[in-house]
Parts: sequence; structure tokens; C-alpha cells
Amino acid sequence: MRSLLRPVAALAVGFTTTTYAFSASTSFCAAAPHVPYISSKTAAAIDVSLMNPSASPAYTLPQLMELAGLTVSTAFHKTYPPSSHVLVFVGPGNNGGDGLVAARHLKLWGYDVTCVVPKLKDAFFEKLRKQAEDCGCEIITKEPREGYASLLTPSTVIIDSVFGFSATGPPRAPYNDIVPFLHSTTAPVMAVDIPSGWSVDSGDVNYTNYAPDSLISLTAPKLGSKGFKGRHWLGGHFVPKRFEAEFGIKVDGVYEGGEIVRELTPGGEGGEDVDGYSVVYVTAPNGDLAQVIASELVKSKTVACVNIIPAVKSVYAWKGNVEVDDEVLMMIKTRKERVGDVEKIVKKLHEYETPEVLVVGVEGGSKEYLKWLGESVDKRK
Ligand SMILES: NC(=O)C1=CN([C@@H]2O[C@H](COP(=O)(O)OP(=O)(O)OC[C@H]3O[C@@H](n4cnc5c(N)ncnc54)[C@H](OP(=O)(O)O)[C@@H]3O)[C@@H](O)[C@H]2O)[C@@H](O)CC1
Ligand SMILES: [K+]
Repeated sequence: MRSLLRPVAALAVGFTTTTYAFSASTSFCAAAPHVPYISSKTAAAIDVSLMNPSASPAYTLPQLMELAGLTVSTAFHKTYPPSSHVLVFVGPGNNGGDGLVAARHLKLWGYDVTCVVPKLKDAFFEKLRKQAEDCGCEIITKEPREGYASLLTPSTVIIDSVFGFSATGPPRAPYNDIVPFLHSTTAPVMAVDIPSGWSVDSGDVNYTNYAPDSLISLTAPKLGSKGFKGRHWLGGHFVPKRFEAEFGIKVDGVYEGGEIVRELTPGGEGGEDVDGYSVVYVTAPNGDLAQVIASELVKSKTVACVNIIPAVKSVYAWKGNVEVDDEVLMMIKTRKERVGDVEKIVKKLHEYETPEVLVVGVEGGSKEYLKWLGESVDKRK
């Protein structure tokens, strides 16, 4: 007799079949370039993996910062003419280090550059400051008596390299004067990685109305920049290919023809939030029950689509025996935030006591398909 308790381990055989059916039954292997947004947590994990001294690629911080800073200056050069005066606000972490390296490159490319450096973390940052100074950048360590606005000229473009993906909470001194200045100035700003003062994961949740003119995202755009409306560049030519699958940051075709930055369309070209979608696997004893569950899920706009894959054989351990069952497999596509609702509906309609509900993260997909997916599922109420 078919067991009613369905252990997760029973998925092994079905999973293989599913993988095949997934690509064979749909047509969304589109060639459109896809650029995923990542969370602050993922960004930090990538940083750790890039610089883990005991595992490849074992980059050192100075190596990465040189590449990141060159990336920032390249995006800047593509956006603003060399006749601009550049005012770089340098923060306490690596975002600030990117700004100091970019300042040096921009000066060497002919820009007039001033760096505001109120604090330096350690000897390495002191070296970066010195290198910028040696290349001809003006260095300012505290707010002028007349305020930061007195540093502006009619051609000034600001680089906001105050806070990156590790910043949290309201700005503390000495940045509690700089960040409000950035939020209120009318001078154009290029933000590095994330506009300072925005939440890295949620954007301008504090309603600062800070809207930089341009943004250079490093490695992958951060979730908080999803609503960014200005010119948006992506750089990160230092990330090994294998990280694409590992961290879901596949960026096919992004860096072409020797370029180290690529402009995204406003809001991010193909920049759907892949962190925001899930595939849920549910097995059922027969196609009729699967169809009842699938119809309810789609009708209620809890999910966008359910593929019912027939003739799945599940082989699993059960009470010391090896069981073999004929089942069907539902492959359900939805927003991540609706996975809990999917589980509720499945449990309500299913005849198993413990139906399988296994959630798999989405690593990528075509721009058009992900857009349709998002539009087809109601957001959580
Ligand atoms: N892989 C990549 O893409 C690469 C990325 N790179 C770059 O690194 C950036 C991330 O760097 P990061 O981790 O050093 O973080 P970031 O935000 O610059 O500074 C943290 C500092 O800020 C401070 N702090 C925090 N909150 C604060 C507050 N409210 N008010 C005041 N201070 C506050 C905090 O102090 P603490 O809280 O520790 O006292 C700490 O000292 C990333 O965005 C990118 O630009 C490249 O350089 C390399 C390759
Ligand atoms: K920033």
C-alpha cells in the first residue's frame, strides 16, 4: 500500500526527470543578457570567497580594490567629460578605497580631482590616500568652514564612495554631515555600488529622495538599487566564471570587446530579482489530484505556472524498506514570498499526510519570462 508519509529523500529519482522536463517543456532559454540583483548577504559572501587566502582565487584586498577602482573610474570616464571637476567623498570601508583608487586614475586621465577623506582605516588606506595625493589629487580631511557646498564648481561631479554593501543604520560621525550633504546637493553624483544612505537590500526606505545621476554596481547590482532611475553601469571583471553558478550572478555577454564596464538600461537590463523567484517541487499520486492542486494555485494567482510531469517513478527508503511508487511531479513557479502560501494550499488539498514541498532557488532566466512570472503572481498581502 502506498505510504502517506512522503520523506524528502524520495525525490532522488524524480529530481533527475524534472531537470530534463524543465528545459524540454518550456522555451525560455532565451539569449537576452541577464543581470541578477544580489542581497548584501550574497555580496559579502562573494567578497569572502574572492579573498579566502586558502582557496582559489585568493585575491588580496589591494588587488581587488585596484580593479574595482579602475572599474569605477572607467564608468565615470564614459559618463562625464574630462573637463569636469571631480569631488570624491571617501568612506571608512572598501567602498571608500574604491573611491581613492578611482580618484588617482581620473587625475591621471586629466580630471581635476578633490578627495574628502575624513578618516583612514589603516596603513593600507593611508597608502591609497598618499598615492592619490602623489598623482595630483587635492586631499581635504575635514569639512571647510563654509561647508561642503563651497567645494563645488559649476563643473563638479561628485563620486559617492562613502558607504558600500556593509553599511547599516543612520550615518555616524564624521559621515553624518557628508551623507545629508550628498542627499541635498544639486550637483550630479555617481554612486559607487549603492547610493550612501539607501538600504543595500531595500533601497531608499528612509525616503531621502537621494537620486544620484549615475551608479556603478560592482560584481552585480544590489537589491536596493532595483528602483534606480539614472545611468547604471555594471563592472566586476575580476569574478571567476564559476562564481556565476555558485552565487547566481550569471552575466552572459556583459563584458565584451575588452570593456570592463557595461551600461544597463534604467532599472537594470534584464535585472529581474532572481533572488525573488522560486521553483517548488510537489509530488502527487496521480494526475487528477495534481490538476486540482495546480488549478487552485494558478486560479488564486499564488503561482504563475505548474508543469505536471507524468510517469515519475519515486524510489525511497521507508520503514527499513525500499519503496517504489508511480507518481506525477508538479513543478511550480512562483514568487519566493508566496512559497508559504503554496505550501498551505498543497497541504489543504493533498491526500498525503506529509506531502513533499521542496523549494529550489532560481538562478536565472530570460528577461521576458521572469517579467511574465512576476506579473502573473500576486504579491503577498
Ligand atoms: N566583490 C566586490 O564587488 C568588491 C567590492 N568592493 C567594494 O567594497 C565595498 C564593501 O566594502 P566594506 O565591506 O568594507 O563595506 P563599506 O560599506 O564600504 O564600509 C563598511 C565600513 O563602514 C562603517 N559603517 C557601517 N555603517 C556605518 C554607519 N551607519 N555610519 C558610519 N560608519 C558605518 C563600518 O564601520 P563599523 O560598523 O565596522 O564600525 C565599516 O568600517 C563594496 O560596496 C564595494 O564598493 C571592492 O573594493 C572589492 C571588490
Ligand atoms: K556608495
